[in-house]
Amino acid sequence: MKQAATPAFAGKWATMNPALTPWVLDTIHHTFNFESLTPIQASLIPLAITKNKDFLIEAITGSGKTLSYVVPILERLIKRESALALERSSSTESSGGGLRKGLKKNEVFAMVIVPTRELAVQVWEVFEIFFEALRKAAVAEMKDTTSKFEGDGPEEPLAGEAEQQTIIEATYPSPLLLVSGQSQSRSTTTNPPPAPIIISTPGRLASYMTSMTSSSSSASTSAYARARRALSLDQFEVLTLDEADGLLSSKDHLKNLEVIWKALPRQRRNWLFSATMMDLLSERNANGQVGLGALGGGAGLELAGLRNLTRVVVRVEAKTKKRKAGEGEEEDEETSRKKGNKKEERRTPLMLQNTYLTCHQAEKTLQLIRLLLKQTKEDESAKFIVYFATCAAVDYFYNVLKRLPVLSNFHLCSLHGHLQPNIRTNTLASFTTHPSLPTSPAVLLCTDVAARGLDLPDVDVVLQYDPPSDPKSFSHRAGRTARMGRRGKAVVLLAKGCEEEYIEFLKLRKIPLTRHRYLMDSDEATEANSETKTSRDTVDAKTFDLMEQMRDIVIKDRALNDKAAKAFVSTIRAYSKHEASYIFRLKALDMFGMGISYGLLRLPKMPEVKEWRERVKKQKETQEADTEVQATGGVDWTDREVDWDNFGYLDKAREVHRQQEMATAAEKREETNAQRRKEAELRQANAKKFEAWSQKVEQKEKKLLRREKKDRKKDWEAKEEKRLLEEGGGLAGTPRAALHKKKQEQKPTIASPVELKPSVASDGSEDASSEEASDLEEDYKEVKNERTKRHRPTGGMVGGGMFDDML
Ligand SMILES: Nc1ncnc2c1ncn2[C@@H]1O[C@H](COP(=O)(O)OP(=O)(O)OP(=O)(O)O)[C@@H](O)[C@H]1O
Repeated sequence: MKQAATPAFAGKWATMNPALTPWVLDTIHHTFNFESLTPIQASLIPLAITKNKDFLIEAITGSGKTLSYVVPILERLIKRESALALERSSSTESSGGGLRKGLKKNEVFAMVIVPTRELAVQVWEVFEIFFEALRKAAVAEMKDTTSKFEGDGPEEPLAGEAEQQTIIEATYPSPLLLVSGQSQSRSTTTNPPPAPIIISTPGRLASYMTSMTSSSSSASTSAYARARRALSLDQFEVLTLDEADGLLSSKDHLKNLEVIWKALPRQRRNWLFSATMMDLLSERNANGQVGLGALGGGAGLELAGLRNLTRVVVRVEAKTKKRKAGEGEEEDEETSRKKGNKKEERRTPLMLQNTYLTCHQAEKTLQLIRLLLKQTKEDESAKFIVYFATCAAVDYFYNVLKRLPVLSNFHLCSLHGHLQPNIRTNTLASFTTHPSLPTSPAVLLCTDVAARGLDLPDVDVVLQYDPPSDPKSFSHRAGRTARMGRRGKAVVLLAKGCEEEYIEFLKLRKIPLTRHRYLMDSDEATEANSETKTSRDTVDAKTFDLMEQMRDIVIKDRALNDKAAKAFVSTIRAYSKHEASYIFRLKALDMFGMGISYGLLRLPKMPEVKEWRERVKKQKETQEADTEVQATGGVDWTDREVDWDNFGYLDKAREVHRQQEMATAAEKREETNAQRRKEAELRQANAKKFEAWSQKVEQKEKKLLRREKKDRKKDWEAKEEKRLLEEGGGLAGTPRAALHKKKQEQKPTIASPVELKPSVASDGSEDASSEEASDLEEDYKEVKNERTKRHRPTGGMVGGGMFDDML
C-alpha cells in the first residue's frame, strides 16, 4: 500500500521568477527537501509576491497550499523589513542590534487564521522551520562579523554568544501562536507580546486583540478600537484565511472575524485558501442569497473589504472508463489513466481510491471492523482515520473498540473538541509518532475537528462511519490520505436502501465514488459470495454476535452505558441536522439497527425511538408496506436484561455518589409517597364530609323543588278553575267538579273495561254512539269512585280492587 506515484510538479523552486531570498530557498531545498513546485505553488507564489491583489484559491487536498502562502508572506516580510530598515536607520528610530531589522517590536505584519487549534499548530511549525533557519543564518552572519572584527582588532566590545542569541531571538521572534490552552512563542508570558506574524483560530485572536486594552481604554470603547490599539497594525499587510470556506460558513467564526477585520487596516492583502473554496460562492444562505454577499446572514466578505478577488483554481482531470452497472469497481485513477479512459474533471486527488460501502444500519460496526482487518491483512495498511458524527460517538467507540479482542493489536487514539487541549495535543502526537505497521496499526477516531488541513503523515485509509453533516467536509476528510502523490483509500459507510442517493449527490459535486464490496467474515469471504451478500436483504448473523460482545464490554461499567446512550442520542441529533437532509432523513433512520450497531443495552427514551417502535409494530401487525422499515433487514429490538439498580460504575467515587443519589432518591420517593398517602386520606375525609353536606343540600333542594311544583300546580288549578268558570256555565256542578271532569277526560291511560270512543265526531256533530259513550263514561266513573273509596288507607287494607279480582 505504501507505494507512491510521482505527484504532478510544475517547475523548480530554484528557477522561480521572481527568485526567492537565498535563505528561504535554502530552507526549502535543505530542510524541507523539496526541489519542485506543485501546480498551485507555481501558479500562486509568483503572483502573491508581486501583485497587490486579493486571492481566492482552490486546489485539492494535500497539494501544498500551506507553502503557497507561507513563502509569499516571508518574501513580503523580508522586503518590508529591508525597506523599513533603510528608512529607519537614517532616522532616530533605529531598531539597534546591528542587524537588518525594520519592524518594531509590537508591529504586526501578517496574520494566518485557521479553524482549529491543531491546524494552527501545524502552520506555526512550518513558519518556525523558516525562522529557525533565519536565526541560524543570522548567527552565522554575526560570527562572520565577529571574526572580521577580531581580525581587524575591534573598536568596541562585541556581544558574547549568549547575548548574540538573545539579540537574534528578539530580532527574529517566532510567529505568535494563539490557540486554546497554549500561547506558543519564544515568550513565556500568559499574554505574549505580538510578533510580526500571528497564527490563530478566530476566537482566540479576537479575544487576544480585545483583551490587550491600552490604559486609556474604557468599558465603552468598542472591541475593534481596543483591538486596533492593542497591536501596532500600521505595517500590517497580509491576512490569510486557511480553510476559508469553513471559517466563513460558521456563524461563530464570522462573529470573531468581524472583530478582527474591523481592527485591521483596509489597505491589506487578503488571501483565502481551501480545497472547496468555490463551493462557498455557489452556496445559498437562508434568505436565498447566493455568493459572497450572502455569507453569514448578511455580514459577508465585504466586511473584510473583499471585493475584487482574483480566483486561482487548480483542478485535476481523471481518465475514467465506462462502467457497467453493478460492476465491482475498485480502480484508482492511475490505472484508469493507463487504460486510456476518457477525461473527467474532479476535486479529489488522483491517487485517492474514493469508495462507498452499503450495509444495513445494524451492520455498520461489523463492517468497520472488517474493513480495518481486511486493509491491514490484504493491503498492508497501517494508519487509519475513522470519522464519526459527534464527540460523544468518538468517545464511546474509542472506549468499546479498544476493548474488543479482535482489535487488540490496534493502537487506538481519539480526538474531538470536548477533550482538553493538552490531551488533544498528546493524542495527535501519539497517532503520528506511533511506529505503525500492518501488524500494529494506528487508528485515529475523530470528529470533523481533524477533517481540514491536518497533514498527518502516511495515512493509508480514511473510513467515514458517519457521513459528514456538511457535504464540504467529505473531500476534506477523504483528503487526509492520498496526499502529495501517495496512494490512499477512503470508504464511506452508507445505510442500505436509504442513503445511496448521496453517491449521485457527490458525483454532481465532482467527487465520484466507486462501490466497495460488502465484507464477509474472513472464514467465508470469497469474491463470489461477497457479491451475493451485497444484494441480500437479511442482516448478517455475525452482527448480533458483535452486539453481544459490545454489550459484554458495556455491562462491566455503567460509565460506558452512559457514554453509549449519549453517543446514540447525539448522533441522532446530528443526523437531523444534515445539510443534505433530503438524503439523510431522520424518518428513515433505523433506530433498532443503530442500537444494535452501538451494542446498546437498552434504547434511550426519545420520541424518535418511540415513533420507530410504533412503525415497526404496525408493519408487523398489519403487514402494511413501510419501505423504510423493510429496508432495515427486518431487525427487531430486545433490551438486555440488566439489574439497573445494581449496575454500578467502576470508578469508586462515582459509584459512591450514585449510591448516595439512589438513597436520596429513595428517601425522597418515600417522602413523596407518604405525602401522597396523607393527601389521599385527607381527600377521602373531605369527600365524606362533603358528601354528607351535599346530601343535605340535595334534600333541601328537592324539597324546594317539590314545593315550587306544588305551588305551580295550585296556581294552574286556580287559573283553570277561573277559566272554566268563565267559559263553562253549561257544565254541571262546581267549578272544581268541572275541572275534575276535564282532567278525567284528559286522562286516557287507565284502561277502562270498555274502550271509550270520542263523543264528538270529527265534523263536530254528535253521532249515535256519543250517548252510549256518555253512559259508559258514567258507569266507569262510578266503578272508579268505588275503587278509590276502597283504596283509601282505612283499616290498613292494601290492594285488592276490582281489577285485581279480574287477574
Ligand atoms: N513542493 C513540494 N514538494 C513536495 N512536497 C511538498 C511540496 N509542497 C508541500 N509539500 C508537502 O505536501 C504535503 C501537503 O501539503 P499541505 O499540507 O500544504 O497541503 P494542502 O493543500 O494545504 O492540504 P489541505 O487542503 O488538506 O490543507 C505536506 O506534507 C507538505 O510538506
